Amino acid sequence: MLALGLMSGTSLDGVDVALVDTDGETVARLGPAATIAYGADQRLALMGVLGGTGPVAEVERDLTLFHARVVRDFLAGHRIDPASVGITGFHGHTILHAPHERRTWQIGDGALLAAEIGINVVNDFRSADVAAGGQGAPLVPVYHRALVAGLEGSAGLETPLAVLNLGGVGNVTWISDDGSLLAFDTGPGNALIDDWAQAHTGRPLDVDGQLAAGGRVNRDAVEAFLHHSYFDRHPPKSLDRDEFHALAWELVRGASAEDGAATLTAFTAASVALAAYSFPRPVKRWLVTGGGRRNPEMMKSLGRALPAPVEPVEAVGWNGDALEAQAFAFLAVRSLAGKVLTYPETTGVPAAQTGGRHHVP
Ligand SMILES: Nc1ncnc2c1ncn2[C@@H]1O[C@H](COP(=O)(O)OP(=O)(O)OP(=O)(O)O)[C@@H](O)[C@H]1O
Ligand SMILES: CC(=O)N[C@H]1[C@@H]2OC[C@@H](O2)[C@@H](O)[C@@H]1O[C@H](C)C(=O)O
Repeated sequence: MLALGLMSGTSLDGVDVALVDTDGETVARLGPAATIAYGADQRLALMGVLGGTGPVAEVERDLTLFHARVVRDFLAGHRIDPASVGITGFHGHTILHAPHERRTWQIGDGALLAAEIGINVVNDFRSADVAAGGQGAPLVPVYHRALVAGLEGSAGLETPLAVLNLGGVGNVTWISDDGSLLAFDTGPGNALIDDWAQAHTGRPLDVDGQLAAGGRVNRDAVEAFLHHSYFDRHPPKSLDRDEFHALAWELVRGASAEDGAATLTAFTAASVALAAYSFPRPVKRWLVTGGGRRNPEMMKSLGRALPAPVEPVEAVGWNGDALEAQAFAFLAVRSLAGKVLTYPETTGVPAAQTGGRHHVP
């Protein structure tokens, strides 16, 4: 089935869209993909409802209509007939994630999107898992496993390996030889660096790690950062975007823009290194996806912190900008078929669980 995936990630940079041909088990073919950036106003509007307060309904409607425009433009641009697309996986935008209170909230109106684009939609991928006692995240591991097993007709990759996603938050999937998984959020991804860069340079990211490259890492601050209680918890575990902000700002207070960026980058790498201690067996390689792989200082910092080779996912032919959108296309097909989305080893849910809500136009 041809499936479209849509992801609005925690870094608030825009909407990722991707087309995948899949039966929900293996990937037959990967189609085109794109990222449509949010304007500054959209970003501010989304930030204004993080936590689940403010004009949520209005922002949800705007977000949904924006996704509808993204889909229409994407399909038209690639001359794809909407009638040939079987399903759209619509993640929406996480505005609140508190699984310990059995709450997770992704805004995005599935019925409205289906009506606007004339294609069946699956959304609300996380609620069923959280209601059943899981973390509701990460969800992408089953897709990572399908990719590691290989595109249809190609050989798989040598395991165990780790796929590390560095978006707003960091999350890792450990995949063993027999396809078993362990997945969890590692700690911060780029969100701390983004917010620091915004405050110090007026740009919402440390472009190519330029700030961090000119700074010095405060090792005592890194040590102190790792005392956050999140790192004592055993996986599976998951994070809200701003979990580390209070502690991180305390630790870099007074630092220069450069030293702060270098130290925040080191926080991310050090928390990934700590994550590796939870793996059942050491990995042969690390494949890095998400925007963090574009930051050379981050990749260097990871290379120093980890004992196995660290490479962007492009090293094995994947597209690190499209991977999450592809995953929600894959998950939508799985949801339609009532297949498992989450396991005790990926979200801590007591038993393997399907999920998603279906909408017809
Ligand atoms: N050239 C670059 N230099 C430095 N950082 C970059 C660069 N390109 C992207 N990034 C970082 O990547 C982030 C976007 O990553 P990505 O699109 O993977 O996040 P996301 O999908 O929104 O988040 P999540 O996976 O947490 O939901 C940006 O906010 C920025 O921090
Ligand atoms: C609640 C939520 O939206 N979590 C996101 C976030 O961004 C990265 C990390 O934290 C991951 O747990 C998850 O996204 C990916 C797509 C996932 O579920 O696999």
